[in-house]
Amino acid sequence: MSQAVLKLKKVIVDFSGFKAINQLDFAVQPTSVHFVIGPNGAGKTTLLDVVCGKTKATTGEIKLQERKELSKLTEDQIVHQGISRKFQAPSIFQNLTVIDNLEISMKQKKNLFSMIKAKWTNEQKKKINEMLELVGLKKVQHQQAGSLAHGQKQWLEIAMVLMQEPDIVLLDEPIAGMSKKERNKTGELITKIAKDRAVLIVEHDMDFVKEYADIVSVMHEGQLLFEGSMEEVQKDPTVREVYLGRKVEENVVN
Ligand SMILES: Nc1ncnc2c1ncn2[C@@H]1O[C@H](COP(=O)(O)OP(=O)(O)OP(=O)(O)O)[C@@H](O)[C@H]1O
Repeated sequence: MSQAVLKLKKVIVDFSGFKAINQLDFAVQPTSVHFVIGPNGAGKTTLLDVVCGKTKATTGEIKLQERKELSKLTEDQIVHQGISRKFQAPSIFQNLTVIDNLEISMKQKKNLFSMIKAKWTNEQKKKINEMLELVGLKKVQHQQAGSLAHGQKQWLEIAMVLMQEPDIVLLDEPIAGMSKKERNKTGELITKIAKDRAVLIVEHDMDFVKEYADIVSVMHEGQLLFEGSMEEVQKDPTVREVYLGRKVEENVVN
């Protein structure tokens, strides 16, 4: 296996005595579609929070490509190190066009005003164009972001995250509220994105996980219960035990 792009060592996140993440060792391989699943309250969101710096680790080590200890950095500094997160709720600029949204997400640009006023080099224009093609929003590039369909808003936001040129993209339930067609498109997009970088995804929809996962980590009580292919996950007796009787994700054992 190649060297991990992200490594957590003995990470604890303690909320006033309750360990949402408990001595977690966890690694993400480059160019992989890596899903994190687990019952409600398992610590999945807290894992993403601690990786992107939204929540600070109480103890432990978080390293990007063996070089940088991330646990002491701010959220902005972590983005600059190469980890970008798309939250479940869209945070696009509704009143700006699709292309304006991408322009202001371009790496290294500072404030909103200078970004809108900026003259883009041919290389930057090419990058924006490629991004529009990748996420399938070329035809609506001049449309106001607020007028897009739900799926298109999510893809725009994924594109905005990619404009930061991250080594790892963190996605929080990316297909929530999507139609079947939009879900398929999102799955294909994730597969394409993972050709150049790792994509770490918290997801409850087991059919989606089954279809697109390279690797699946099962979390339980702040720890890693099992890791492997979705097939291995479904066969594992400890995973079956944890999920048994839990309604939301009961299809993991089917
Ligand atoms: N800021 C906080 N303060 C106290 N407890 C918290 C905080 N954030 C999360 N928790 C607790 O930590 C545990 C893990 O929460 P987390 O949101 O990471 O779980 P999850 O696996 O993402 O669950 P779900 O699938 O329901 O979203 C839960 O018991 C939650 O109540």
